Amino acid sequence: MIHIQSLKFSYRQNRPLFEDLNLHLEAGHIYGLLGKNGAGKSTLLKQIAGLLFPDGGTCKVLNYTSAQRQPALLREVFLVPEEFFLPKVSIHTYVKSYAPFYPRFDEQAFYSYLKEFAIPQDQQLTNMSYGQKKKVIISFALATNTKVLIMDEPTNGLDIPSKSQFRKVIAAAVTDDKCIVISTHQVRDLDNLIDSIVIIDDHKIIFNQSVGSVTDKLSFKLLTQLDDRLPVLYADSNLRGHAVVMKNVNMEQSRIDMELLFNAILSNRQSIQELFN
Ligand SMILES: Nc1ncnc2c1ncn2[C@@H]1O[C@H](COP(=O)(O)OP(=O)(O)OP(=O)(O)O)[C@@H](O)[C@H]1O
Repeated sequence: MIHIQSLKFSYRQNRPLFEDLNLHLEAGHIYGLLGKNGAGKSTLLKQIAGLLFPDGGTCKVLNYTSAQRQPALLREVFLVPEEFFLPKVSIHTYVKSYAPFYPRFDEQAFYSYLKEFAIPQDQQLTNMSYGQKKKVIISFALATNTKVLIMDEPTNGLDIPSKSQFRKVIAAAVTDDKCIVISTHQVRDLDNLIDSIVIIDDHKIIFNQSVGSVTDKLSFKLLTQLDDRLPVLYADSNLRGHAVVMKNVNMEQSRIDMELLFNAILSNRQSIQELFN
């Protein structure tokens, strides 16, 4: 659904952000895009949405070159940006103005998402709090029914109950013909939601695996003592003990800890990548 090949991009001369970046994302999945500050997550999402153009290589979405911004593609892609502007209009006027760009927009679903998020429907958008505005955009994004839905830090600014509502509505929205990509630093907000993990670092994608394949190859444990005989790839030690990522030699089932996985890959990239090759 999204095929990025040998992507090169820089904002400034001689300061490449992406070099030979490759990424293939399929329909029917919810991808979590993780990376350090400044790794290029927002930039990559904007390349997919056709808001930034490659310096080299290709970025194809639904077989369209995203930089060409063809209407047939733009009506199938929705990006919820990290920072956004909403006009000084009512929710109703906003929907009447922007929904026509999306042929499968479901107005009934939009108002039911707002209800789920407890958003008052008769306010001017500019009079809402940041979190309320974010919920309006997320509701709108889901109601567009685009095949590609991209969200940049969607849970920033959401209160605690809204985060679980967010997980609920996104999980219900994914269908076999949709691809959802969510970037975040709040990995716990994506717990039980994403089914694949993509990590960007050092100008390229260094990891792209399903949660199932991660838990097949790796096990996540809390140990009271570290033991040299164990196939530990990364350990995070604190007062409670040692949270470790190990080779899953005994085919044990464990629950993925995305924060631990992320730190493990950044600090022991080669050994972990070899396990998945
Ligand atoms: N419009 C711009 N002009 C110049 N440089 C930019 C611009 N936007 C981003 N950058 C730079 O590109 C790099 C990647 O930025 P980007 O926002 O894509 O990273 P990110 O992974 O989303 O970061 P964060 O996790 O902090 O949101 C950063 O070094 C940033 O300073």
